[in-house]
Amino acid sequence: MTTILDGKKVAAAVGEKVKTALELSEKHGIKPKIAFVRIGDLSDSIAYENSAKRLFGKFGIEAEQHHFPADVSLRQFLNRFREINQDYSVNGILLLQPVPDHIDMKRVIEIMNPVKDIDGITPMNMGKVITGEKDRLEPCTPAGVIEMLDYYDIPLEGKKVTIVGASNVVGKPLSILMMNRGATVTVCNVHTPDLVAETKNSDVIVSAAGVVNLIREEHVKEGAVIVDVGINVNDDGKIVGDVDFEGVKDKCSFISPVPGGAGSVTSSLLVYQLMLATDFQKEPVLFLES
Ligand SMILES: NC(=O)C1=CN([C@@H]2O[C@H](COP(=O)(O)OP(=O)(O)OC[C@H]3O[C@@H](n4cnc5c(N)ncnc54)[C@H](OP(=O)(O)O)[C@@H]3O)[C@@H](O)[C@H]2O)C=CC1
Ligand SMILES: Nc1nc(=O)c2c([nH]1)NC[C@@H]1CN(c3ccc(C(=O)N[C@@H](CCC(=O)O)C(=O)O)cc3)C=[N+]21
Repeated sequence: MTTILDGKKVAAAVGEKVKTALELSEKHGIKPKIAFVRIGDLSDSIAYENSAKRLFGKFGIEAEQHHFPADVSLRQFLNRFREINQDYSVNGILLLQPVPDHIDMKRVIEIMNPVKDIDGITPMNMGKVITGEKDRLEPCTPAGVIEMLDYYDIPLEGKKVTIVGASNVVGKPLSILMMNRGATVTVCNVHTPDLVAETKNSDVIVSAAGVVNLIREEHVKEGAVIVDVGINVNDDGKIVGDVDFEGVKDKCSFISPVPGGAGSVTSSLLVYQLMLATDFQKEPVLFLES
């Protein structure tokens, strides 16, 4: 029997935590606010911004949107980004990635206040992910994968995990989060000579490569857990993941679909991380339980 990992259910559970946090913050007269910052018009970024904005709206949380043309000068952008950072009313910032090549992320990250960094991209938060410190903001997509595995009581300790994809946004931070849970982790990239050899003996496979049909029946061990993070558009114009869902689903014990899987959890965690960020900023008024 294969269990489908239902991202909507996991997102709803995160939503309950958000509601509790919102009630507590309201008691203290605190109204959190997020700022979306987007340069250019990449369809991936627009899709994420729109779905996340809708979700913030559902919780009655205020959202500001700052859009810049793809050819905005670095200096102009940094000046405005600095102002958004310093705006006392903004508790969390989501910078949609990737940014155009001429926007030097190093300079942007230098400006970003780590306690407003609700997608965990600053060195301070990344460092805390590595050392396992609790007072941190995590990248939402990898955190969502962990949230999903926890929701379904899927253990990581002692498991062999293969992550396909090694980006700063998904693969790399996820590998650390999983190592911190006692997993033995392999991270693959385009140079991996034999992907099947890596995935075939894995208890858990996470694919975050952005390649349609990358993970097929021959990649999967009987009874494996598969989390598909990929969001791609196939030849028929449909949204699909990296995994040949129909081809592998009977072989694994748990599998997340696309849509309705990992992607749904990402935006709900973004809202939760805004609550955490707001809480960190309002110390000593700690309104979230630890
Ligand atoms: N569910 C969600 O909430 C989110 C989903 N996504 C989706 O996840 C996917 C990955 O996103 P992102 O990490 O930003 O993408 P990137 O393009 O930044 O990274 C892709 C990674 O996959 C590796 N890769 C690509 N092709 C192969 C291959 N054939 N075999 C092995 N490794 C491969 C690349 O290797 P190399 O390093 O060598 O180039 C790279 O490390 C995309 O589909 C994206 O849309 C992204 C963010 C959030
Ligand atoms: N700093 C940054 N962090 C990101 O995490 C990030 C980013 N930039 N840039 C763009 C990519 C792409 N991405 C998506 C996530 C969810 C949906 C999505 O459609 N989510 C649906 C559900 C989809 C599903 O059901 O699988 C929802 O939230 O309702 C789309 C795209 C995040 N990204």
